[in-house]
Amino acid sequence: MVEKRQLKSARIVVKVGTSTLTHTNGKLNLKAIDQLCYTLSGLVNEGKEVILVSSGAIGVGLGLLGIDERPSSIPQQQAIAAVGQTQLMTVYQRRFAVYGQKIGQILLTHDVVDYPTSHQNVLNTFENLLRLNIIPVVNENDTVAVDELDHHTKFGDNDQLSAIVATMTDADLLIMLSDIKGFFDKNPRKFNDAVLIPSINRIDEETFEKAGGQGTKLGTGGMVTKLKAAQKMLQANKSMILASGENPSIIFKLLQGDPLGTLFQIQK
Ligand SMILES: Nc1ncnc2c1ncn2[C@@H]1O[C@H](COP(=O)(O)OP(=O)(O)O)[C@@H](O)[C@H]1O
Ligand SMILES: N[C@@H](CCC(=O)OP(=O)(O)O)C(=O)O
Repeated sequence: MVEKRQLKSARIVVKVGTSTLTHTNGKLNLKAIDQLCYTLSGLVNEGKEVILVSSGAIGVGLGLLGIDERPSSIPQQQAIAAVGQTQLMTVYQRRFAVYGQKIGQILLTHDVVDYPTSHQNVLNTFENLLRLNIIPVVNENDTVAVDELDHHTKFGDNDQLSAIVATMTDADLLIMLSDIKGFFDKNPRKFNDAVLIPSINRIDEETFEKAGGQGTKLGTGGMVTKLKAAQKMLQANKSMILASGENPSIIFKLLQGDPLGTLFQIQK
């Protein structure tokens, strides 16, 4: 019999990437979005506290505006994100409503880490939403988050943002859904013989050497930022699972301890 994982999961953060939420043709992946909303609503009904960190503003905006390539100009990206974020939240709100689940939008800049008062204000919002069984849906505030010489407001990517959200809200577990089944000993998109690593209890230079290649064209992450997120979680003595977002209902299995994807956890 396969051994089950031991996980704490009273409060969880789920991060979904652009590649989970959209097809490569730019259209919304309705199956994935529906399953995600169904699953997270189911977890709240079970009594869990759930936070969703969702990318997709730029990807969805590009699809909606019929633009094929992500422009390199930052103001253009910001305009596209402004359109896409609204659409993304509309889709989430409609889909979550089918399951009787309420959501609230939280858009963050790095200031919430740097300024104690902002930090506390955001925490208060999270706590009050969770107390009301509302799922906070978090993204970087792409309109505001542009780094200047003397003021850094960007998280840069939602992988690390999700780990920051998980540690600041003292969540037990971060589940990161991606376009890949987990962390492999080398990039499986380049090497056919890449092998999935089921669990990792420490991240060092050797681990980073296994992460090769860019992420998808609409997202910003790639594997390096996922490892950096896992590193933040381990440093806070918290766990992270990286798993495939193809069927987001996989979260039910992950929480039952099924050994899918890669578990990052300090050895007990
Ligand atoms: N060692 C590795 N194991 C798994 N994936 C890897 C590895 N190294 C690089 N990658 C790449 O990282 C990608 C996942 O990152 P990304 O496309 O940014 O996902 P998301 O949009 O979900 O954030 C994989 O599709 C793969 O191409
Ligand atoms: N704030 C951006 C996040 C981009 C991002 O990190 O994307 P991904 O690598 O798919 O998680 C957006 O919503 O498009």
